[in-house]
Amino acid sequence: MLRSCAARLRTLRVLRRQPGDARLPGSQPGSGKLRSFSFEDVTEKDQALPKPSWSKDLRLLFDKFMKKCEDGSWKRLPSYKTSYTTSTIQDIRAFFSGSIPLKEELMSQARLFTRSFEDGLGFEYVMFYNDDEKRVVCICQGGLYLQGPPGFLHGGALATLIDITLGTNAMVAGGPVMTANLDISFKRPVPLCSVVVINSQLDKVEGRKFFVSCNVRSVDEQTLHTEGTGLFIKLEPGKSLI
Ligand SMILES: CCCCCCCC(=O)SCCNC(=O)CCNC(=O)[C@H](O)C(C)(C)COP(=O)(O)OP(=O)(O)OC[C@H]1O[C@@H](n2cnc3c(N)ncnc32)[C@H](O)[C@@H]1OP(=O)(O)O
Repeated sequence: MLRSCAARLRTLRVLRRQPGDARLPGSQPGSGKLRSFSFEDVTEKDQALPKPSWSKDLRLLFDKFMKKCEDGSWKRLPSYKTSYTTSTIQDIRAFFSGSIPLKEELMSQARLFTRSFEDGLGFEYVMFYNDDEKRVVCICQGGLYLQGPPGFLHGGALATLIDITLGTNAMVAGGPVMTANLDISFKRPVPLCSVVVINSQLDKVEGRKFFVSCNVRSVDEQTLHTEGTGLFIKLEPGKSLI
């Protein structure tokens, strides 16, 4: 969870960078409550860019959304496997009020699980964000190691993709959040290695509660695979999680 949080926070910082700002994520000076996180030394490869393991459908969709990014209405969200220095982990520890259950030596080995597979075998995905419409779209391809029923994507793998998409939507709107509730209706199974589009929408914000919904459709939009809603709670700095 921690690495997921940190990765998303880095994504968030990229979103807040101004056009032309060439600094690395997290290195910008200025105000903002996420300033305490330091990612200056992160030099990881952005995983949300085309790879040889991507199918033609994923590549075409990526190009389509990159085109939408040209006028600034949509933004591509970078994504990393994450590796942290001790100082970065200490930053995170401070934010989470000492409630991280892992020792530092184990923390340094932990990885964001959606980015832990070999290219093409697990989760391949890219998210795009539209601030005006409060939408996050995730284009994704579930690889061979994500099988549930023979030839189909595991429901838990799809739930994971939904969780990170809805969570990202809540987070770009409100800052660090955690999933409190997910409600998913599986309507049609997703063929393994096929590409689907998760279209999410921030529906409502009530105090620290962010309500987000989504549907999951095939590339040609003809098949509605899944519908889901999620409740994400914005974390209170200093409030212990455990
Ligand atoms: C930083 C980026 C992360 C992005 C997404 C991460 C994806 C993940 O995998 S997260 C991991 C899975 N999720 C978890 O492990 C979360 C476990 N739960 C928790 O830690 C806590 O319950 C947490 C953080 C969600 C909320 O705790 P806390 O900040 O103390 O909130 P709390 O004061 O209890 O509740 C705040 C409000 O939310 C409501 N609420 C909290 N949980 C729920 C719930 N499950 N269902 C409905 N409402 C809820 C409360 O009723 C309260 O409402 P109101 O303000 O109207 O009275």
